[in-house]
Amino acid sequence: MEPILQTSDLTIAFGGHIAVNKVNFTVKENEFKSIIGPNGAGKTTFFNLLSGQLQASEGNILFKGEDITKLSPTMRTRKGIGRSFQITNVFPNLTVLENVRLAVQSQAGVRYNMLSHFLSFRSFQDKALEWLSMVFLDEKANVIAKNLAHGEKRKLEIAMLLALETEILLLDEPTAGMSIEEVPAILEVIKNIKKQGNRTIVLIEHKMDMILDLSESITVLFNGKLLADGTPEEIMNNETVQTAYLGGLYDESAS
Ligand SMILES: Nc1ncnc2c1ncn2[C@@H]1O[C@H](COP(=O)(O)OP(=O)(O)OP(=O)(O)O)[C@@H](O)[C@H]1O
Repeated sequence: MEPILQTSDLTIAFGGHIAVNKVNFTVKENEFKSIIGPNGAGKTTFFNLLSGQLQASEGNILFKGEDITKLSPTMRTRKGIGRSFQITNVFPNLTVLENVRLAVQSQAGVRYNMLSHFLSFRSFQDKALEWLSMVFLDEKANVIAKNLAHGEKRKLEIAMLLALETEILLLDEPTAGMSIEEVPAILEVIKNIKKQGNRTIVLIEHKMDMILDLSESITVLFNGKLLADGTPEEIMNNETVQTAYLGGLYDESAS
């Protein structure tokens, strides 16, 4: 089966520093794949290249066989690549439900309009509630967004990302900045999305227990290069990975 997303020799240099270096990466449709690597390995830069926030110096990106290397971030989202925490725009003074409803309307290509038909408004609202229940935030639907706890805001951002209905979800450290108590709730949300079985998910995370719990495959980046790619078991038993990353250099403080 052809991969849904594929990079060939993907490279970006900042001045003399090559942050992503000839990376050949593939992910299959509906696969759950994680990207790991020590701080500064190039993970976020790699996501920025996939989502179009950064333009590659060399190499290319294929989405369903189509070369998207030169497309803008908006065009990539329209094609089906959704990136967490960069495309979302939470309005702090609107309710949780209103925020997700706006994302649903934006996906449907409809701007907010006082005259919009009541029935379509209702259907947007219902769809928004569905996304909220998928992230277990339906009980907070009427809370003003700025009053949510940090972990709940992350759930709201994920609901807004889901509302864009992209086939691929790029999740960049969804647990970053969370308290230990908030992490299991986000893990449940991601498991719930995975359970639906209709999205390809690529996750950057430092928390190895979470990676091992969720991933079908893992890509390891190190110094901008792809060090290894395989099943969680293969990665855990890979000597190069152990030496370079899991053994000594892994930043335990981030886990
Ligand atoms: N806009 C930029 N200009 C210059 N250097 C950059 C830029 N963005 C990233 N870098 C450098 O590229 C390298 C990779 O950074 P990146 O943030 O992608 O790593 P990461 O694997 O996501 O790290 P972390 O786990 O800490 O988030 C780092 O050395 C970083 O300093």
